[in-house]
Amino acid sequence: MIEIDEKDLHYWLEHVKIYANNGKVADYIPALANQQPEINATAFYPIGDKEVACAGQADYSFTIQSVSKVLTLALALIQHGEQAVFSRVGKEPSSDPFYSIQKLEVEKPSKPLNPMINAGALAVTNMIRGRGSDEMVQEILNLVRLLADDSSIDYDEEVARSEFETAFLNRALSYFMKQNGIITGSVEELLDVYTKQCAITVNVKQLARIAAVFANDGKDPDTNQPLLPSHVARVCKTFMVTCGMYDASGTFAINVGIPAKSGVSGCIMGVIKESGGLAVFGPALDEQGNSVVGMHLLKDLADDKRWSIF
Ligand SMILES: NC(=O)CC[C@H](N)C(=O)O
Repeated sequence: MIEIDEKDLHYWLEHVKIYANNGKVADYIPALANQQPEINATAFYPIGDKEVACAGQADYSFTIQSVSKVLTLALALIQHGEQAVFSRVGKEPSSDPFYSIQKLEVEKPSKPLNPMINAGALAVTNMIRGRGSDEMVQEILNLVRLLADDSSIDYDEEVARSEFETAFLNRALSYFMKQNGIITGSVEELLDVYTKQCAITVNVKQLARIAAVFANDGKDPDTNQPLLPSHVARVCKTFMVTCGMYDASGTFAINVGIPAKSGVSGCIMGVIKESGGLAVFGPALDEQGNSVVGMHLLKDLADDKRWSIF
């Protein structure tokens, strides 16, 4: 059991916050370009009905962006099972940037390599049940609220709209996949759902609790009630290890050694098996699109706490 307390979080966050100067806030989604690079926060949600520990601006809300890819994957697996999901998306890392279109054309059969890159996540979102985009978004929100144990969680309309209006590459990926039968129905409707799932808003405490559910093999970290089937939690965690930090996943596995998922807003959720969930936020990003403050914090905590699973 790895213990992380508020003193640890304060100490390491203080130590690494200077690295924000080495990164750049994502600006390809116009609404994210306004984020302030000096904001940072972290939280650890322990398993076993104990208090959440936090440091920095822990009540500050941000959009989950690509962290949503893990949650829609969990939902699609619950709704359709592994066989159906993996007939439309692969299980292998890509080593290309998350937005890349390249492999879609060269890989045979032509399906996206994994659910953690944009193409794969779009294919997964396309499978979520619902009679229209509103119902699909509601299904996703219901799962996020359940895992975070907070029914007030919603998406940020401005961020969603801002991405929807500028998501030309995600549209291109979707149309390419529609041509190849991976995606069905309206691409505009798919983009509506996808941009809203990416714009779901949380703070580090809520995100750490979501990560803690995965750390507890799909069970509520406080009550031990099952919230996700354990095999679904296992599949999601495996993808977090192999592809969760995009084309930095190999380096991250060596340096930090836990399942984790990042989003371009600057958030990262990390899963510390049987101990709890860790979330970190700092909007300045490195070249691969991972939070610089987050990467440094996780690396230092990993060394200090010796939590690598390898
Ligand atoms: N890496 C990310 O967080 C990407 C999510 C973002 N909404 C996109 O599709 O570009």
